[in-house]
This record gives sequence, structure tokens and C-alpha cells, in this order.
Amino acid sequence: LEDSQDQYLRDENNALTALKQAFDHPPFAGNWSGVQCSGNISSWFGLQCLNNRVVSISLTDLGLSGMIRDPLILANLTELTLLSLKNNSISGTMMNFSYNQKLITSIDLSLNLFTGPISSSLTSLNLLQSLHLNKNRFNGSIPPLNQTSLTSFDVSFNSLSGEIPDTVTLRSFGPKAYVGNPDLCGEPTYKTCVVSRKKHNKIKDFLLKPSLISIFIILDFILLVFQIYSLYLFCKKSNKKGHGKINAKAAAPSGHNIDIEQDKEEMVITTEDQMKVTFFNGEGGSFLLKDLLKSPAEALGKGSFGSCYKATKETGQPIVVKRLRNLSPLSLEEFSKHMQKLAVFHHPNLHSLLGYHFSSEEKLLISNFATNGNLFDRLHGGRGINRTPFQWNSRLSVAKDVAKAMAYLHKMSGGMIIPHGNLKASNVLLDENDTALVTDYCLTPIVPPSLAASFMLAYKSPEYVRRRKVSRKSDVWSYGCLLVELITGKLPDYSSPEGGKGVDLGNWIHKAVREEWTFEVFDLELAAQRDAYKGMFMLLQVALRCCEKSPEKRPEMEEVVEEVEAIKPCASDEDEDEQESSGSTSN
Ligand SMILES: Nc1ncnc2c1ncn2[C@@H]1O[C@H](COP(=O)(O)OP(=O)(O)OP(=O)(O)O)[C@@H](O)[C@H]1O
Repeated sequence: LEDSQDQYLRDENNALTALKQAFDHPPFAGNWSGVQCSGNISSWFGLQCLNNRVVSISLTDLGLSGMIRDPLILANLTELTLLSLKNNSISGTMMNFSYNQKLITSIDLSLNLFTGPISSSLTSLNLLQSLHLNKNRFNGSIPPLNQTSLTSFDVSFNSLSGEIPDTVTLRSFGPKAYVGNPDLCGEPTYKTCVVSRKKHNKIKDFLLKPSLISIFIILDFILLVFQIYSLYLFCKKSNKKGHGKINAKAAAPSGHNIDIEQDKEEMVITTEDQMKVTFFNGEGGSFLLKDLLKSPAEALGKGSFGSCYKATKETGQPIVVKRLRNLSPLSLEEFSKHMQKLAVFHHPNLHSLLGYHFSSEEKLLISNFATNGNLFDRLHGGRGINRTPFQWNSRLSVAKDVAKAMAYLHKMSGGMIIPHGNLKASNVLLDENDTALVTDYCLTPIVPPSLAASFMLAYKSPEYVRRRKVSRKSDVWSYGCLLVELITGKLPDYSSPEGGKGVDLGNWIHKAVREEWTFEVFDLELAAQRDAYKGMFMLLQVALRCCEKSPEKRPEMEEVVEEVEAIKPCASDEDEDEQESSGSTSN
């Protein structure tokens, strides 16, 4: 008996090791070592054991990003009753569950990047109670699941197609379980298969008629000319608005260049009169979206997740409305829950949310308008033309403010894998006193993992580039890059047009150290402030630690705060400040 027990332990250990390897050194890798089960106890993260056998694997919300290549990877885990890999970025095809006949409680692979068909082995799991495969990229048809035990089921938002098998079980779930699969048809979706197929063929025939093809080419050309003209008008407008500063978007990566004015008009057209804005301070009921849109909204710029507009409340208070796009398909409840989570974050260096709006057409975030724009424009804008110098003490103060905000976020954001996830200079706003306010934080949970990984993380860490792996330490890397940008004035590569002068800041700093840096690495604008050199070198040392290639070697944000706070402002700035105090910008 002991021999067979040992064999089980070995087999299950092999299966778990393969799983660990598939996930490319996940955060728990160090923890998954030794013997996985000791009786009913397991010290392995996310594992539960019963009589030395693994009965449950729950690895949710961990930012895992590997690929499962072997469909029989779990075959040795024959006592498994529950499997949850929910909300990671795992790719590959679905496992074959033929050998996991005890899988009775739940299989949850939702919110990942799985591709290929749904495994027909699921039909053999006669006691399975819950199956969640939503928000992946599964394609093909749904297998004829008909186990009476199945009471919770969701395959929404995949690329499934064809007719939903006409089984009692599959018919018992409402359309919500199937939504977001445009090519799926059958009773539960209210979409009759025959009609949709006919329609599809009609469209195909229509598109293939030769005379129409030429009409489409001409229409395409007209559209292109129109788009170029709109872009020209938009650029002209942004230049006028910028007063010598460049707009962050002017130097932003391509792909986000949808006409923002057109975007605004769409928003007005699709808006119902009575759409409510929920304000966290309780003003909610009195303020409707139509009031918000009455004031001519000024476009501020377009980012990865939507456009920002400046509007004015009835009280005269300027506010910013961020129109979100590319979100995960969320219910009002899910969205509100996340917003309420963010509403409790209050820190002097965090840009607080005032409220939000959610409807099927629009998802908006409302916040205060930050008078002095963003750090990107302050650093890189208007170089050479009528620019108020951005002096050392102001830069140091921004570095301190941002470190404090990030440490606070890391402390408050509980289980979030990457508490900010999108730290970059344009997401550091400046108020009327040039106090830095970190914004656009904690959006990762409401965007699809695939987009979160590619749009967010402006300064991409080595582990992201190699394995698309992110963690809280990615935020630390981003902070290090922000420091390098602040000290050197170099334009980061993510914001520079292709072929431009952008620098991969996190890697550049290591090269600079190898080549024994001198004061020449500092921004020319700081060159005259010799008494600040010591502080600049100290801050570069902090940046260097934050940009350690190995995430484990990077410091925690709390340590970073201590190190940055220890750097004293210099005296030369104060004289300049006095000279400038008659000017509009305080440094
Ligand atoms: N509350 C605010 N006050 C003043 N300007 C703002 C405010 N919020 C956003 N902006 C500005 O509006 C512009 C667009 O912001 P948005 O957040 O949409 O894009 P981004 O920060 O450049 O990119 P991303 O979407 O990746 O964060 C930026 O120039 C930003 O600085």
C-alpha cells in the first residue's frame, strides 16, 4: 500500500511540476517545491489535499502567462475535484479531462487566452457541477454536454460557432451564458441558425459582386482622404491648444489615432437624456450625463482605453470625463464593485475619482481637472521655445510624490497582481502647486488580460518582454524608468514615433553604468545646477535598483520611498524659484 501511495505522490508531483513549468516560473514557483501533500495538508500555494492526494488546484488572479502544450498535463491528478485558473493570461488549448473523472465541483478557466475547441472530454464528467470558460478565445462548436449535475455554466465571450447542441442541460442556461459569440446560434441565444446562415450567405454574395467591389474601393479611397483631412484638422487644433507644450498624444505610439472629436460626437449622439453619474460624495442623483455634456467638452487627449474631455459642472467646477473603451464585458455590478473599491483610495498624491457612469453604451470615469497638465508635457513639452525650466527640486519633489502614491497603492490594493499597471509620465498629473497626482491606476481588473498586457505597462520590463509576465514588481520597474526620464529628460521609446529618438530607459540605465556615467547623462536643463549633482546621482542609484533585470531583486515601493525621501533638495533652485515667483508656474 505504501508503495502505491508513493507512486501516486510521485505521479502527481510530476504533473504539478509540468504545470509549474508551463507557467514559466510563476510567482509561486519557489513555493511549489518539496512534497505537495502531507496527509490532508499542503504547503503548496493554491493546493488542497486529502489523504495525500491533490483534490483541488486554485490559481486565480495570479497573472500567470504560460502556455499549456500537453492536453494530458493533468492526467495523473485523478482525484482532482476542482480546478480554477481564472483570470490569468494562460494560453494553449484546453486540457483533456478524460482521466479526471472525479472533477465534480468546478472547472473554471475563465478570463484567459485559451484557444482551440472546447474539449469533448467534458461530456464524460458525469458529476460536474460548474463549468466556466467565458472570456477566452475558444472556437468551434460546443460539445453536447448533458449532465444533469451541471447547474452553473458560462461560455460567453469566446469565438464559438455553430448550433448549440439541443440537450436539456444546455437549453437550461439563459442567453447570458452564450453571449459574445457572434457565430453561435440555437434556442438559448434566440438566434435561429437557418436564418443567420442565409443572412451570412447573402452578405457573402453581395460582397462578391464585381461591380460592387469597385464601388467599395472608391468609397474606401474617399474615406481615407476624409480621415487624412480630419487628422490634419485635429493636429492643427492640438498645436493651437498646446501653447508651446507638446501633447502627450502627439508623441504617442501609433494605433490610438482615432479622431477624438468624432469620438466626442459619437458620445453625445448615443447618450440618453437621463443617464446618471454616480458621484462618490453623494451628489449622484442631482447630476445627469446630459448636464455634463451640455458644457462644451474640450478634448484633452486619447489614451489606450479611451478619450479624456474637460467639462464644467453647473457649479463651475472643471472636471474631466474619461470615456472608457476596450473594457472586459462587465456587468453593472462588477463595474460598480470595482469603482467602489477605487473610491476608498485617498492619498495626497493619488488623483481621486469623483464618480462614474455605466450604461450599455458608455462607461465613463469622472475626476477633477488637474490644472498643470501632466508630467510628460512638463518634461518634454516646448523644448527650446518659451519654456519654463523644470528644475531639480521640482523634479525631486515629483519623484517623492509618485513614490509615496505607489507605495500607498501597493499597500491598499490587496491581492491585485499589478496595483497600478500603467505608470508613465502622462499618468502623473500636476495640480496648481505642481504636486504630482498619480492617475489611471488599478484598471487591470476591468480590461481583458490580453489588452492589459499590451496596452498597459508603457515601460516594459524584461520579464514582460521575454515571457509576457507581469507582477507588482513591474510597477517598481516602471517607477525606475520614470525616474530615468525625470533625470535625463530622454524621451521613452513607447512614446516616440517609430524610427524616432525614444530610448528603452530601463535598459539604457544599465548601459550607462557600464560605460561609467558622468554628469553628462543629466538633462541639459539641469546642467547648471552643480550643487544638485549629488542628489541626481543618488536618484539614479534608486532608479538602477528599481530597474534590476530580475524582479526579485527590485526593492518594494516602501523601501523606495525611504531612499528617495533621504535625498535633500539643493540650494541653487531656491534662488531661481524666487526669481520665478512672479511667473505663473511655481517650481
Ligand atoms: N484629470 C485630468 N486633468 C487634466 N488632464 C488630464 C486628466 N486626466 C487625463 N488628462 C490628460 O488627458 C490626456 C489623455 O489621457 P488618457 O488617460 O486618456 O491617456 P494617457 O494617459 O495618455 O494614456 P493611457 O490611456 O494609456 O493612460 C492626457 O494628456 C492626460 O494627461
